[in-house]
Amino acid sequence: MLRSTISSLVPRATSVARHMSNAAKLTTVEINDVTGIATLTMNRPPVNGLNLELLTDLNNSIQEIEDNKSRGLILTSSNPTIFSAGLDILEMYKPDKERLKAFWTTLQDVWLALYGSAVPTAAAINGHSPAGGCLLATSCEYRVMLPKFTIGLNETKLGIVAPKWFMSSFLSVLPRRVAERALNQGRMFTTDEALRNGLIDEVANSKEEALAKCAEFIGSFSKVNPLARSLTKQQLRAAELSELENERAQDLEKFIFFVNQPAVQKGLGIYLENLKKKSKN
Ligand SMILES: CC/C=C\C/C=C\CCC/C=C/CC(=O)SCCNC(=O)CCNC(=O)[C@H](O)C(C)(C)COP(=O)(O)OP(=O)(O)OC[C@H]1O[C@@H](n2cnc3c(N)ncnc32)[C@H](O)[C@@H]1OP(=O)(O)O
Repeated sequence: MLRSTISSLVPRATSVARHMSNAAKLTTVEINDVTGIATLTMNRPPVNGLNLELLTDLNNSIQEIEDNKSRGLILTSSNPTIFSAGLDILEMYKPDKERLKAFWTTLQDVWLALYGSAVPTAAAINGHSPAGGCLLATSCEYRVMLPKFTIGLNETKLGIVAPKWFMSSFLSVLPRRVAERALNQGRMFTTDEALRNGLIDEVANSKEEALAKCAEFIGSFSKVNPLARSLTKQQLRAAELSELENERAQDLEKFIFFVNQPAVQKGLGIYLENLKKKSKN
């Protein structure tokens, strides 16, 4: 059933050992022969932490799906319990200056490509989805999540601030007062809470069911003119997209300044240490 499986082995050189996951591509794209829908899978063990390499592969895969004229894009994870742990905190903790710039710029690219994608998009959230994971999911048009996981923008819990465009994605899904309170609290929603509040659209009992529900959503546009649909979506999303496009340099500057504050570095260090302690217990 798969028209193509794009999963090339692209050797990569990087000078920073801690960021080297492996030499293979960190995303795969599978296009269903019958439906023409592309499934984009993140595959960066252990937790799909969004580092520069995973973001680069995500960006290239989204581009590829747009160029292939796929009928839709479903974003998911190869990890059975984690959709994405969000940004790889190691990219922000004691960062290398040039790499930090490339990291944030590529994250901006991914958001612009996914939130602004011309094709219908859906997320099959088959695991936990904090922060950057939630950003990816809320950039899609539809979300199906498996039970007993969590999703949300928890940045304030790390002592950091979600940028405006993270909030735009969140606000495109949640009512303003729910979004505002959740952002201020750094709230992580359980699957049930996410469904009740509209942060996700459906619950599925398995990844296969989630993928099928996402495909059904994408299929709901089969009788709609694709150009009319994509121009409608892009018009609705134009204000948020232009806001970042017009302020990319300032957004990058703000991020670099903020991340390099001693208090932020200290907070990230403590958060990482606690994560490591927890994983050893
Ligand atoms: C005005 C403002 C302008 C600009 C703003 C500037 C800057 C701020 C913007 C920054 C935005 C950030 C958004 C983010 O995405 S930050 C990341 C937030 N992510 C999290 O908080 C998730 C943390 N992780 C977890 O909660 C759990 O790991 C998880 C539920 C995902 C999985 O749990 P599980 O028990 O299955 O695994 P663990 O044992 O916890 O983890 C396994 C190993 O992975 C490491 N890990 C986990 N998450 C991360 C991460 N996000 N980054 C790096 N590393 C991570 C964890 O430490 C374990 O490592 P080892 O001990 O095995 O080495």
